[in-house]
Amino acid sequence: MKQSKLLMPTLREVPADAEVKSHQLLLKAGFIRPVSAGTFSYLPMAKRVLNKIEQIIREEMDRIDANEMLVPEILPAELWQKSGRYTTYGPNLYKFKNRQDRDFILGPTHEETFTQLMADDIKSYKKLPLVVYQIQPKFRDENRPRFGLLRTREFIMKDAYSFSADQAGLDTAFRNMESAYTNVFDRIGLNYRAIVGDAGAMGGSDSKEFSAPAAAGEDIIAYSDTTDYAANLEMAKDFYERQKPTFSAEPLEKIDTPNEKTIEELSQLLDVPAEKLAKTIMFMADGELVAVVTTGDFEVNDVKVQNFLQADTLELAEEGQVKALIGASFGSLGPVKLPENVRLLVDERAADLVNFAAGANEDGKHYLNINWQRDVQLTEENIGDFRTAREGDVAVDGHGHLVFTKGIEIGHIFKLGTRYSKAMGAQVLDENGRQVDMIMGSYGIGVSRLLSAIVEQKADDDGLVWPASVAPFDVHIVPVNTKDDEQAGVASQLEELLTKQGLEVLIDDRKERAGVKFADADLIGLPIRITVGKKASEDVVEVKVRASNTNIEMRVSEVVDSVSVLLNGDK
Ligand SMILES: O=C(C[C@@H]1CCCCN1)Cn1cnc2cc(Cl)c(F)cc2c1=O
Ligand SMILES: [Mg+2]
Repeated sequence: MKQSKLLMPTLREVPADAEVKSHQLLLKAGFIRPVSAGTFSYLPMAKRVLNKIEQIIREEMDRIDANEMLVPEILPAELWQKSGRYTTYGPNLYKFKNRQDRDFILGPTHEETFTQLMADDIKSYKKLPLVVYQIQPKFRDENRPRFGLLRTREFIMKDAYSFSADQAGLDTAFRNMESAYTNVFDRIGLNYRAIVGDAGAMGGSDSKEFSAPAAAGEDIIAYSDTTDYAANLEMAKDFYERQKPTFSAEPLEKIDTPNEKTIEELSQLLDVPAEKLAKTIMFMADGELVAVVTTGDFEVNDVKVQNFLQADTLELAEEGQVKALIGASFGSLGPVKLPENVRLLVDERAADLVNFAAGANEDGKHYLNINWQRDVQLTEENIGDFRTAREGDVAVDGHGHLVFTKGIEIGHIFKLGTRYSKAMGAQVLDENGRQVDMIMGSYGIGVSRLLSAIVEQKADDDGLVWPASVAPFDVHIVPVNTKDDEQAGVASQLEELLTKQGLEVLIDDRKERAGVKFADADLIGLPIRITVGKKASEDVVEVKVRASNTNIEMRVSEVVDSVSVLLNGDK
């Protein structure tokens, strides 16, 4: 391809609102352009990378007998009313009316769509297991789209769904999908970890996320420094064994604490360490007030609370709500004398506190020497892990300590079970002639997000660096002086030879100064650059491997073989 014919509007400067490297470089190199907050055009060079990524995904999906198909992006509200998600997903769900005033949504994901299809057409276990997938734009009206392609309101996802007649079929589909994902990410050349993920509102059991370590990642990943335990911080667990402390119960005492609101202030006043104090945080879970108690040295983990409650919505309670329902403000809350209708959840570390202090649910008052059972009824089903693990804690498997790193979620796979097949009526007759709900899994890869993840991990100070497996072109030929016929001759001869080898070649035929050509070549980051300069008269050109920034001079006759070797090493 001649660069003079290519739409690739490079920029000298980068817009100030681009905060992360991938956003800056994809804009600067003319790969993407914003259309509205959170929506982007993929210009030809980005589209070429997307095509390569999608091709790798297709090959790996086909390898595990997944069927590619494509469902509509506009969906009738009825589909999502059947699953109940039409109301539970709030403002992120794009809703609109058509010309007959009928309610529709823009699909953010498609469990309902595919399950309804199976419910309509698959009636016997003999037709299962089935795995279907698509590569399609998804729509989520994110409150704060940012970081370029990392968090957008429209993005390209590969979403797959598996349907089985029994649990074993789901386990197999999940295992196959996990191995297909490792092939995809290995072939792309990303480094990543499979980690424990939040199955959350998907109503399933376990889920795995694939996280690509990167400074721009929005997720915090906690992993053990000695074992292969790794989890999204939303799910990460530190090690704790319940104690059965022997103690003498001190009498409950109420004290004035006019100025003590925070754990630190209370710890100072009582000269008691934070881990011996109780922290009480109030939530609204599906409209009900819930009090969660942890020891003062931990934060409450809202994802763990929401999963424990299997609540559709969970948010921090407003102080006004708490004042109205409990009669006290933040900083004076505690587990003693909570109103009957407030659910109490106690973290296991807090459940082992004895003679501990907490707010008295009266402004400016705290209790000392609280003991469970005497002062507050506490049963095992109210006790769980509701805390956010901390860096340095012993990992849940009792070995190693937790280390934190930022990660980009590039994939997420779920064992869903029957939540959607029940809702949509997707049953099959099993071998005993009984109607059974299909058992489902759903599996996503953030295809457009992968563009940014690759840039975040591979780019350098000079610009983008594309792995050969997904590069927009394989080879960049840069004739230094286009007025020099000899150089132009060697350049087009090389283009012809390399193209005959099946390589994709971009030739910089622009009438630009050498410096501009070299800077642009470094910026767009094709894996191999061949500079055709003065030495062309001696039949010598310079080959640059972009990833390692190494330059090799060689004879024109050697180029084709060595370039193929250099590229295949990377593919
Ligand atoms: O998408 C998933 C689960 C899997 C991921 C793999 C591929 C199939 N879906 C989770 N999720 C995330 N954000 C959402 C946002 C909105 Cl607005 C929504 F309505 C639904 C969802 C939603 O369901
Ligand atoms: Mg996810």
